[in-house]
Amino acid sequence: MGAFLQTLPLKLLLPEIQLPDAVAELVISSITLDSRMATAGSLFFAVQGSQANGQAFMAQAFTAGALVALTDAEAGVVTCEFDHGWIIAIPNLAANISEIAARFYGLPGQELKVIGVTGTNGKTTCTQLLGRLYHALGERVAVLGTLGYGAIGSSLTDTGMTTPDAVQTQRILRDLRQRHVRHLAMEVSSHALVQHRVTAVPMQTAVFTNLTRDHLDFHGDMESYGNAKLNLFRQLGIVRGVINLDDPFAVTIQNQITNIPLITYGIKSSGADVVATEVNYHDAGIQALISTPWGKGELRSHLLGEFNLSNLLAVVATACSEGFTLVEVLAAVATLEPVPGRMQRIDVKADVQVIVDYAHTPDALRAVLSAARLHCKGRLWSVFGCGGDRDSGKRAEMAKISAALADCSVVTSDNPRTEDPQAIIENILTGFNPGDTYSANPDRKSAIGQVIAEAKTSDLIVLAGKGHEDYQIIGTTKYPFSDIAIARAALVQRMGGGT
Ligand SMILES: CC(=O)N[C@H]1[C@@H](OP(=O)(O)OP(=O)(O)OC[C@H]2O[C@@H](n3ccc(=O)[nH]c3=O)[C@H](O)[C@@H]2O)O[C@H](CO)[C@@H](O)[C@@H]1O[C@H](C)C(=O)N[C@@H](C)C(=O)N[C@H](CCC(=O)O)C(=O)O
Ligand SMILES: Nc1ncnc2c1ncn2[C@@H]1O[C@H](COP(=O)(O)OP(=O)(O)OP(=O)(O)O)[C@@H](O)[C@H]1O
Repeated sequence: MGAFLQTLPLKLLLPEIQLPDAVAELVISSITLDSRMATAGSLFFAVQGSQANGQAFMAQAFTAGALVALTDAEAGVVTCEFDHGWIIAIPNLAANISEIAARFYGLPGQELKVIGVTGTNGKTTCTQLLGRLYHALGERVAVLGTLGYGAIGSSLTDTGMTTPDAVQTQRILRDLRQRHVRHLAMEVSSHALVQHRVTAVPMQTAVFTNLTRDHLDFHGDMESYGNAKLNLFRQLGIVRGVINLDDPFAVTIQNQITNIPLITYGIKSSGADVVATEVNYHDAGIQALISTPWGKGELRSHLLGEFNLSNLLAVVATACSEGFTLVEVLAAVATLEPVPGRMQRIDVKADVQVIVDYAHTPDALRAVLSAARLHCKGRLWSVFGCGGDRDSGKRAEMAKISAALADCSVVTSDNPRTEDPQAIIENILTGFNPGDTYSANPDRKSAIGQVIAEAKTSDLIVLAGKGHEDYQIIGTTKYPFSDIAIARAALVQRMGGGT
């Protein structure tokens, strides 16, 4: 990210607070949520986290040169001198960080047309497709999400998050503005909505893909999870929503969000505004007729599977509602390639096919196996695992789905983190019945190699869970690991090419 040399007096960051003159004129040269990033002239947000209270790190921030620490207060505002810096208490600090950060970075969101995409699955796919579509339509567009951020056409910068924290998000918006980006398609995770990471990001269009079981370790129950998603439709500056009518949660959105137009899309819902009919899933992709408020047309795509048709409908509905014509949108859709690690067919000519996909939730596994079945002439293999230190309720459920939809299931590791990999596998195995065809191997590389060696001609192997990820987290260490590279090597070896 380019150097940002702007400095601002504190009074411009906290205009609603009466500050003593000496404090009001303090010149702030950087802002941060992490004391370890504080430098001379910093403002440090000392917030309560899930593990620690940022107030414990104020001394560290001041030692590093921070001038001010903002803390939370039940009511009222107090300021007091502390060692070498000032502590200013602000009611509901967490909810205000985004706006303070926006001020510091020059309100970058006001000059961007932002599309926010939320949903359990499909955020990355939709934002990437939107980015590429707008690029194909001649717009200066960027993406921000699990794959990183950056203008389409340049390489993406990783943030380690789907939606970065409130400060980093505003810094990224400013960076994109400096690169003359006009549109941004960003993923908005439910964590981000709960933690106010995007509060001061004005959004023109909010897209909802679906709501299925995930992240219950964080949200507690499905109702709280759904409520988090609803907040995207109450976002600053919101003009319209685009929602998937095939998902039952769409009705809740329609009932709760009545102040903006909601454009609906669907494959199964004939009453949707944007609807696909006469769908043909063939070897090279999808073909369908689509009917929209902007006219009818034929959709052709290289993407695979029903859920990708759903994602494409979201993209078409968004682009057309933002003013592009259906004809130009459908022409651009036909040029879109699969998103890395999402239904990505491994490009080695072989007698078996391997698809790498990021499906790591029960619903995504169901979707990817159903989609793959349409393209499979032999047996369908499903290789999957479940992450450690995360929602364990989905483990047995994923085994049931794999057993129901694939011919052979292979259970392996997928970021076991600090849990015992074998214990996670044992949890997953409880979902199989005695008649199911399954095996287990905690070593993911060896599991993939074994399946690719054992598969028979015309079989199709789905490697689910890691997608584009280039690591495996075991304990607290990230080891280099790529399903794509391992599958390529194993396919080459199968075809007699050696590795
Ligand atoms: C559960 C969760 O969301 N945690 C986020 C949260 O951390 P936390 O509340 O645990 O922070 P903490 O460790 O208690 O520390 C409290 C505060 O003290 C600060 N601190 C801490 C240590 C120190 O030495 N100095 C210091 O200043 C921290 O920066 C923090 O502000 O606030 C941090 C700073 O903003 C985030 O980095 C962190 O995300 C962690 C890394 C994370 O993994 N989050 C995941 C669950 C997440 O948000 N994922 C979603 C995608 C989900 C999906 O769809 O798959 C995402 O949007 O990425
Ligand atoms: N619309 C959809 N409905 C159901 N499953 C989907 C949909 N789109 C993609 N998937 C499946 O979910 C997986 C994750 O897709 P994607 O990365 O686009 O979602 P995401 O919402 O960004 O997920 P995450 O937040 O976990 O990164 C894909 O690999 C695919 O298997």
